[in-house]
Parts: sequence; C-alpha cells; structure tokens
Amino acid sequence: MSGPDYGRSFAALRAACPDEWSAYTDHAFVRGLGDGTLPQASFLHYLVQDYVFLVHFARAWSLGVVKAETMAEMKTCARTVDALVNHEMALHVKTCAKAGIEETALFSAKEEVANLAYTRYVIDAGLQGDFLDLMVALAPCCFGYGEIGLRLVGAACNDTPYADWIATYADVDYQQVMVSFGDMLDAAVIRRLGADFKATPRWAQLQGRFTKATELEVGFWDMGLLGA
Ligand SMILES: Cc1ncc(C[n+]2csc(CCO)c2C)c(N)n1
Repeated sequence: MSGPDYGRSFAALRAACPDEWSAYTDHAFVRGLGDGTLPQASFLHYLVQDYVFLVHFARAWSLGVVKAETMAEMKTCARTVDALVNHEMALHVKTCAKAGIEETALFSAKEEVANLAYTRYVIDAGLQGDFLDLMVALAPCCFGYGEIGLRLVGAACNDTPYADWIATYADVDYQQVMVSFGDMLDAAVIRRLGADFKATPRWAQLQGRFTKATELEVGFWDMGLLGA
C-alpha cells in the first residue's frame, strides 16, 4: 500500500516498517472515525489526551528551533510551534467546550502513560541527538495524520460525527504543510548524510527512531479506545 508523496526520506522510512505503519494508520480507532462507530466517550478521552500531547509536542518542535542549522529549518520549526500553540489546540478547545470540558481542565488533565511515553521519547530524541533525530521522531505524527485524513475523506460514510476531524487533516492547506515538511526533511537529510543517505549507518539509527515513534502512535490509539 503506497501513500501520499511527502518526499523521499519519508517514503524510505515508511517502507522500512510496513507492519508498524499499517498498525498505526489502519488502527481500529481510525476505522471507527471513518465509519462513525467510534464511541463518543473514546473520542473525547482521546481529544483531552491529545491536547496534553500537543502541549508537549510544541515543546519538541521548539527544540527544533534550537537544533536547526539553516534558516529554512528554523522557519519550519518556528511556524509549527505557532500553528500548534495558536491554532491547532483551539480546535480541541472548541470541540471539548461543546461537550462541557473547559480549557483549564484540558491543561491539567491527568496524562496517560502512553501519552507521556510518546512525547518524552520525542523530546529525548531531540535532546540526545541532532536535528535529524528529532525530525524523524516527529515525522510519523505529521505524515501519518496526513495519510489518514486523505484515506478517510475518500472512504468515510457521509454521516460520521467525526467529519470535522477528518476534514482537518484532509484539508489542502494541511496537505501542503506536509509536502513542505517533506521537502524540508529531504533537504535536511541530504545536507547531513548525502544523496545516498539510505546507504549510511546513520540512516539505520534514524529508521529505528521513526519506527519507535510509529509504535508509540499505535499505543496512543490503543489508549484512546480503552478510555471509553
Ligand atoms: C497522537 C497524535 N499524533 C499526531 C497528531 C497530529 N499532529 C500533531 S502535531 C502535528 C504537526 C504540527 O502541525 C500533527 C499533524 C496528533 N494531533 N496527535
């Protein structure tokens, strides 16, 4: 199964962990979003946890500003921090408010272990490693949701209550952001490892980080299902 074109590096990373990648992007939670069978309690539980997730993800992307080596890299990271903190989290706030959950409750929500494991893994990849270690740990989150959004918008039944969620990630603007991120990642990889990056020992390490972050996405969906 091939996915959208988000660049060479992502295509190589994804192709090297097909089982983990389908466990993530074709998870029961994702199917439930598409056909509308996901219980609302599971969705809300996920959304509250995802708010906390985005708080820590914004911290991880901020680390990208610290580790960037070019102006293009720094701009991508700075833009993403702004998008997360000032825009994407507003969607969570709005949806939860409709269900009677206030933003202060979101910020102080008890963080599930699967959630904590994922974001701290990513932050540690950035602290211990360099810009590439951080970017490949961040990549499954961004590209995976882009791929899920595109697939579901083509296949979703019309009356799923999760149409807004699907539309957010299938949106052309979001897809364009993923294409730009893919371009930036390709340039960052080639700058540091060369055009034949897949032949380098360093690539195997980066692949390990990408695969681990993908597994942690599976754990996040599992957590969402259990929360109902
Ligand atoms: C568990 C989890 N994984 C991925 C995303 C999607 N996401 C989070 S940050 C980001 C990129 C910056 O815009 C994207 C696409 C999510 N919300 N929650």
